[in-house]
Amino acid sequence: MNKHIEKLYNSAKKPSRLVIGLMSGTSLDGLDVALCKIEGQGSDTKVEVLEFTTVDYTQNYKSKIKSVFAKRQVDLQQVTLLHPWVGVLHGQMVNQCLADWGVNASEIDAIASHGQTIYHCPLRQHGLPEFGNATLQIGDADHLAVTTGITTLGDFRQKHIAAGGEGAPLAVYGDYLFFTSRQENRILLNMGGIANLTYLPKTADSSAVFSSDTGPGNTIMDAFVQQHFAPLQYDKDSAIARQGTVHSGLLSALLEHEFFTLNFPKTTGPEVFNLGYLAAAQQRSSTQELGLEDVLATLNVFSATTIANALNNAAAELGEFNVYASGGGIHNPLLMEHILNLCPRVSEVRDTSELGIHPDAKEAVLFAILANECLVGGQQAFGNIEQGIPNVTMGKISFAD
Ligand SMILES: Nc1ncnc2c1ncn2[C@@H]1O[C@H](COP(=O)(O)OP(=O)(O)OP(=O)(O)O)[C@@H](O)[C@H]1O
Ligand SMILES: CC(=O)N[C@H]1[C@@H]2OC[C@@H](O2)[C@@H](O)[C@@H]1O[C@H](C)C(=O)O
Repeated sequence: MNKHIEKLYNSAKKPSRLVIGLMSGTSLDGLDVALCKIEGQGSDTKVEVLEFTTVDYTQNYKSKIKSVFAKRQVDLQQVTLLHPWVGVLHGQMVNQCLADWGVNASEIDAIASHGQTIYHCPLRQHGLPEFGNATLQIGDADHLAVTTGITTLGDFRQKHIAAGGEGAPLAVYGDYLFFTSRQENRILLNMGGIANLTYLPKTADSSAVFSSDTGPGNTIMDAFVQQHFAPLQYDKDSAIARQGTVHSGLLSALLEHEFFTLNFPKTTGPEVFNLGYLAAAQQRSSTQELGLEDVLATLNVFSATTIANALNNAAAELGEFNVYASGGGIHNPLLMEHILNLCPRVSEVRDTSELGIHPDAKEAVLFAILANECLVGGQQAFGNIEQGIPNVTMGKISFAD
């Protein structure tokens, strides 16, 4: 037996495993690194987050990724160069984290690497009948494995698409296994660059679970701040948006997109919701001369409205439920205030730390859970394709040598 297969087999038989989950999202702020101790599999999964950190990206890294990020036309050589380059850099970041934590690479069973999405285009977005759903993540897992000496699982989204999904949201799998409660209906809300939600009924009936992107979270706000308020990267504590006034005409124009009228499940990305989208809405509403603060105030309420509408729609047929939020959007107080004002049935938005996972770490932990399922799970049928949740094992396995 190949020594790597044997080692994985032994890892899979252990009562618990150490898995490092890595997430690099659409905000391009940094690499989230979560060292997780995972016991069991399926709905018996137990996770302890031993360490968590976000390794900030350098300006050089951000500008290189931005040269190809969410763009229809790119330099194909640049994409080809970035694929291994990101894998090596993410590997070096993991090595640095391990050194900082005083953990030896040989103690780690696996890395679960999301990579960096550079383009996401479900069929309903590209509309080309010859092609299906598609998404592309770079940061090759072989390079991570060789750089760290640790078996790495990567490229999780392709299996989801191969089995009929849109390649996202994948959080639903971990949400279901880890956050389902017999005591309360839960909606898990993640507000990163793009926002998404997962509904978890207290019946724990996996066929009733659903998940969907809701539209922009921070992505257009961030891009606008980076363009007009550099070197700021985002509207820290809503300081700029609070100085502005919401423009109802621009808000209505921003809300005019077919995506918001489609039923769940659906996915999107900064390929759609970007500064070009804002410019088109400003043109339609004749608000090109609007003050920068007013535009940001309007973008803030735009994200909040689409998130709140999705929450209200998801909850329409439900009894009592509680909302648990995660992602950087929870740190934007104005966004949170608007969401509460627009959701009469939600009296408070809690965060996932109340459920044992720090909200900034949640997505990285979820990929660690997906890797654990690939290694030891797969025994419990979960999902239903009508809700965009195919019942599949995800992740490709890369060995270190
Ligand atoms: N103090 C703060 N005030 C306002 N916004 C904040 C604050 N802290 C973080 N954010 C927002 O959170 C963003 C980062 O969120 P997060 O790390 O969840 O994104 P991501 O994981 O890249 O996104 P995605 O889930 O779409 O992949 C920042 O770019 C910023 O917009
Ligand atoms: C294609 C892609 O990278 N999508 C991300 C993005 O960021 C948030 C939202 O859009 C979500 O659908 C997804 O990530 C999370 C981790 C997911 O798959 O659940």
